[in-house]
Amino acid sequence: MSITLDKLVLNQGSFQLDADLVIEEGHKIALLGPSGGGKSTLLSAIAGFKEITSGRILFNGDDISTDPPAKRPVSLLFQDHNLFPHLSVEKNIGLGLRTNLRLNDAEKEIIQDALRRVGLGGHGSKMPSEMSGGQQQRVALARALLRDRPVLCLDEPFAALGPALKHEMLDLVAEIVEAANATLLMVTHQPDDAEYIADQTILVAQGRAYAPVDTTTLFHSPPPALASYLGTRRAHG
Ligand SMILES: Nc1ncnc2c1ncn2[C@@H]1O[C@H](COP(=O)(O)OP(=O)(O)OP(=O)(O)O)[C@@H](O)[C@H]1O
Repeated sequence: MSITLDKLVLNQGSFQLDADLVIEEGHKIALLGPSGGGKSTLLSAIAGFKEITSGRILFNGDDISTDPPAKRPVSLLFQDHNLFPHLSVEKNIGLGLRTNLRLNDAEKEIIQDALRRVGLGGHGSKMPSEMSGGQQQRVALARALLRDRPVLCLDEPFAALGPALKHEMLDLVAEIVEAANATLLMVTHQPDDAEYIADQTILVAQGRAYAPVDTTTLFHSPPPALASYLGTRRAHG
């Protein structure tokens, strides 16, 4: 699914973000930029949780700017608070299949399989409060992947994970996104993660979301706004 941000303006208090760009179908996109730069605000607007000030958001050319979140073909994983605290892990995941949680045996097996895929087999009956932050994010990821929407938005999903597990999760996301030909938008503060998973990167800085650029090219010759974000290691590397 292609996403067009047509002269989009978003406001959050006194903060303003402008975006005028096109994301072509099937790309894996990293959103990179300084803290407070507007990355979460942009994902929230795409998923429908944040009202836009002006401009339009188009999915495959259709204006969906005023559609409520449930009507959009988008799954959004927030930075935290993704799980319902009163529901077990497997019920939280089950919501990705059926919002009324009336699950048949085949669906229950799909949930157990999703748990295994995020490395949490056997944890289904636990409550979210019994899981670590990184485990909770993986539960939320399992649910987002089961929802199988054409656009998957992840907001710093793996910040709490060590390198090996993080790469496993990035591989899982890439595999599922590629199989579904979905479009991935993933916020990260780790340039290495962007290079690992994303063929294109959107820089969000100085009040603007810049058009997607080939990730390798971007890191090879970073524009000034990216160079100052990355610091000396890459700016001169
Ligand atoms: N609840 C809020 N009320 C008012 N202004 C806010 C609020 N949340 C965010 N902002 C403003 O919106 C701007 C963008 O915030 P946003 O969370 O989108 O940035 P971000 O790039 O995702 O940051 P981070 O990398 O730290 O998560 C911030 O600089 C801040 O000025």
